Amino acid sequence: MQVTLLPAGLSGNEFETVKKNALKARELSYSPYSKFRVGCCIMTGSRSYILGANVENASYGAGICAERTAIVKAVTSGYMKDWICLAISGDSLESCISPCGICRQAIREFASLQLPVVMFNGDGSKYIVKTLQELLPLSFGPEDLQEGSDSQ
Ligand SMILES: O=c1ccn([C@H]2C[C@H](O)[C@@H](CO)O2)c(=O)[nH]1
Ligand SMILES: [Zn+2]
Repeated sequence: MQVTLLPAGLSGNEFETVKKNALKARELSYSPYSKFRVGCCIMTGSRSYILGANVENASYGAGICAERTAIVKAVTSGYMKDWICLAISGDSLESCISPCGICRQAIREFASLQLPVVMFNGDGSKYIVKTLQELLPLSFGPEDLQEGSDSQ
């Protein structure tokens, strides 16, 4: 059997599953204030697909992004440090959504700098793939708290 690798180093089936779940996850969004739905899907080494969506609050600052919802779900479900890919989708058909700075740092805690982050438009017809390293250069992570560390 021939397995063709698509961007993000995934097989065709995996890429389609990640896309479907990132788009589907938007249905879980609670976003009455911004009316801006975002969905996230983390694919783990054991091929679990962890979904998250943005959850807002009447006290606006208490809202949480889709990415961090998925991250917290993954970590508290025992999936840490074995993420293969993280994908997000908004509703815009024109542009591919990109993770905010706080979420980039939150991903940094649990993922390799080589993690592919796939950013979809609203119907999955467009996407951009960047590594976490590209999205968050010269980053600060857990290793930097170790004395004498010199990793980047
Ligand atoms: O990458 C992003 C960008 C924004 N949002 C959410 C936060 C807020 O609920 C709404 C508008 O910013 O979208 C995400 O979940 N992920
Ligand atoms: Zn965010």
